[in-house]
Amino acid sequence: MASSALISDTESWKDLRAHVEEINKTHLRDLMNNNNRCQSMMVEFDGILIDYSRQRATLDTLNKLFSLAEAARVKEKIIRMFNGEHINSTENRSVLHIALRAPRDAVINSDGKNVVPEVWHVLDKIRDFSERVRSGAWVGATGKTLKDVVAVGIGGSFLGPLFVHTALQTEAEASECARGRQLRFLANVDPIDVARNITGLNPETTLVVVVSKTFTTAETMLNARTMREWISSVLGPLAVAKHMVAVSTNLKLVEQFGIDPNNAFAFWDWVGGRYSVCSAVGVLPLSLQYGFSIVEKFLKGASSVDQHFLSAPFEKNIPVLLGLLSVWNVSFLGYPARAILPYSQALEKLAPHIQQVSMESNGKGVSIDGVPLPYQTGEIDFGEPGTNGQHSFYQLIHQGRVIPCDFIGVVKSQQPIYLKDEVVNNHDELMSNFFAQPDALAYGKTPEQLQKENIPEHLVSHKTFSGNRPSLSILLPSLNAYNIGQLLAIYEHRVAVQGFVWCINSFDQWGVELGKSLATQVRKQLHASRKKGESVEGFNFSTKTLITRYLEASADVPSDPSTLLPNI
Ligand SMILES: O=P(O)(O)OC[C@H]1O[C@](O)(CO)[C@@H](O)[C@@H]1O
Repeated sequence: MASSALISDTESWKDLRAHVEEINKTHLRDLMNNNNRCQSMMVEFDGILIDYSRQRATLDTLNKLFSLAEAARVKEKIIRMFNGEHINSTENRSVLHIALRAPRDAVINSDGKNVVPEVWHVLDKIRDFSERVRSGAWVGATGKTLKDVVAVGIGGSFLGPLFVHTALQTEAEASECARGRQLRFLANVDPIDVARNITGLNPETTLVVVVSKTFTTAETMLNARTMREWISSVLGPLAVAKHMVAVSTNLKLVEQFGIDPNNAFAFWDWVGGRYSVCSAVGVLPLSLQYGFSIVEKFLKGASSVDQHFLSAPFEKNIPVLLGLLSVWNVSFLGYPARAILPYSQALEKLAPHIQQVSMESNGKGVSIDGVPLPYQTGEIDFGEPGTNGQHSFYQLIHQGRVIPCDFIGVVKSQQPIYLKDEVVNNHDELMSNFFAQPDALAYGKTPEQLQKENIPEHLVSHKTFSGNRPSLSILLPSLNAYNIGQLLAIYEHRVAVQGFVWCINSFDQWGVELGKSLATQVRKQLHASRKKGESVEGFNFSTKTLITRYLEASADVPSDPSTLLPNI
């Protein structure tokens, strides 16, 4: 395919379009009868088992998807990514989050320079700093150990670290290492988030980590100034040096903010925000909480999947298979959404993280060459842990809209409970649902079955399940730091594969800019109205009315600085 031609014009794309008719003739309950098909739709790597037999696909579909991958030059694009080529062309950058978790002796070049030594330089610095803080060798301004950490950041500088932290919190080894310590995340510029995060903390024993790739993000910088104020109002301005550190690519702005550059942890423009959890963005706060050796296991898990992604043939390549199946669901079967359903409470922040990774990466309207696309890209990601979700939105998934689901289960619970009088243990109960739901979606329940059960006639249609609803199952052996790293990398690369096939740039995010610049205009107006009494001008009727109402109705809100700190 020539670089400017559209993937939707290729024979492979057209072939898949035509193939939909074929697939529409078959119900999943019939496809599931073919054991050979099901057997070949299972793939295993490094302890992870993926079962995609409940996708509305045959082996023929898979072959056609591999042809599409060839037409889109997916293999070539993966290699270019690993080779550090500037595949993020609109920002003229490499995309090298894989280098963040590469072994010390790996060689990964960006712009002719091996970046791995720099990565390990920062990792060593984090190891050293986090050990000093945890051991009490680094103390706060009043000589007390810093046992609590507030990480201030938003988007990619927040969601990935929050996901990993939430997943590790109840893991036996990690929780032991975190004993007596707290890690909190301040993301929203909403003052309620400030109040919630500093309530119960003492500045004397708190370390604030400001995390921002650009160090210009309005929300993060305001929250950082608020935290600086919180520390200096109690401990004096000199205390900031002991209580605030930073993670950024913009070390100049870190220094201007008043954080000692020696206490700044760098990363690089070739790390996209939403792909940055393996950089100091995640590694620093997580090492402060759990110790570096736990975080190193997380990096190793991700690295193992990186190697698999680079080298496994597509038929056995988990991120490639999952990415191609997502393209099939979105672009050919016409399903715009995907539900991420971990049967593990520890994975409760997986869906919010993948939402950003996937939707900020692949929600695009033009090809990487800037050509408007005649097909939709990206998907609407959402999710909740099971079984909670079952009592919430599963009704729609079973009888309403068709939403391909990712079911994620874990063989060994982080926190097993065995009650002596119960038939199954608590984790078995959870997993019974994990195994049952995909079949309920795939098979459904026919009117004939209901009639045999003597269901009253007037309820038959209500109790009928059409089935034929696709899902895939991901079974992890356990949920430790290593497996969490594997899971992260599977999703990151799957999103990249989708973007490679759709021929978009999955690594820029121009779509977030417009709202930000309009907010700047509003911010200026609020300031001018409040300070100088200027009337609201330069907005449409609707926005002007809303802003005016806001200003009038909030005129009596106190502006005494003492009221800015928590009141709960
Ligand atoms: O780390 P920064 O520069 O503060 O940016 C935070 C987030 O803002 C975005 O640029 C847009 O929302 C994300 O891509 C990024 O992760």
